Amino acid sequence: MEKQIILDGKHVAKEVKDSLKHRVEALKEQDITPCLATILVGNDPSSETYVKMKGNACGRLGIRSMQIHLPEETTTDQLLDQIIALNEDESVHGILLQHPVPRHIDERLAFDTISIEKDVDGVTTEGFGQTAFHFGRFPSCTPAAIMEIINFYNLEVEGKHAVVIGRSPILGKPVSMMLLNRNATVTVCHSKTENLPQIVQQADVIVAAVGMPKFVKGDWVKEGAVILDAGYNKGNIGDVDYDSCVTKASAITPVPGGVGPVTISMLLKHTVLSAEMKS
Ligand SMILES: Nc1nc2c(c(=O)[nH]1)N[C@@H](CN(C=O)c1ccc(C(=O)N[C@@H](CCC(=O)O)C(=O)O)cc1)CN2
Repeated sequence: MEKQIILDGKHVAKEVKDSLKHRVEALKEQDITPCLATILVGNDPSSETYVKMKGNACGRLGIRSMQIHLPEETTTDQLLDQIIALNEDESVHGILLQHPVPRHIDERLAFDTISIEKDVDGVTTEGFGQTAFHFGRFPSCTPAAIMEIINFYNLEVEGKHAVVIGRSPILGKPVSMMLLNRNATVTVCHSKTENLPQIVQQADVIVAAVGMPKFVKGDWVKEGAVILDAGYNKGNIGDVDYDSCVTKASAITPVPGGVGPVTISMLLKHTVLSAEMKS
């Protein structure tokens, strides 16, 4: 195998954030402060951490963050009212509803209530459709992060067999569409897939988005494959068994320090773009 690359998400995220600095300044010269509103429902500790990380990242770049924390017992209607108020608030350029919401809430309806112009997190059905048809402005942030890493490191995807493990609406499905739009041959695997290890063994590019710690094992991986681990399991453990996979891969994202930091930088990038589109 030629030289192996550990794909450094912190470095990619820094490059993205650095490229946004002058754009935020230019907006401020026009008296526009980009603003991201985040909504967190309930008290899931990991979600609290992620929302805090997003708020801090906004602050460091001069983006205003409006953090709304609703109680666990919030109803779907109450959440929709909050989203509608943010849709109507001219000072807000992006709205992020942290996933997952408590089980009694209709999350899909809540996501789809976010106006398309402010869907900087790429969670609406319309946003997904735009991504699938390759003209969306704001693809879902983790898939956007994966593509950013692929672009940054010039990893080849055209004509390659990409195996995506997971089919969630904000990760597996959109990243599959984005890889397809880059002319990869895409196989989407999920919990009912038979012979999963044999399918993964055929992959030139593996995207792990299954939500199970250390799910992908080294003996499933073809020599020289590119591995992008989008897992964010408790204890900062990815979906890939890094130690057994690193010896096989030509390029691999670690967890922490891989896809996660780039995800947040993509959210900032989309928020700045949304503000620019209104200026
Ligand atoms: N509405 C959304 N909800 C969720 C999304 C999303 O994109 N939109 N993604 C995930 C979690 N997530 C952001 O919300 C997220 C998870 C992890 C990281 C990250 O940078 N992790 C670090 C390690 C964490 C740490 O330092 O404490 C890393 O991998 O290096 C960013 C974003 C679920 N919900």
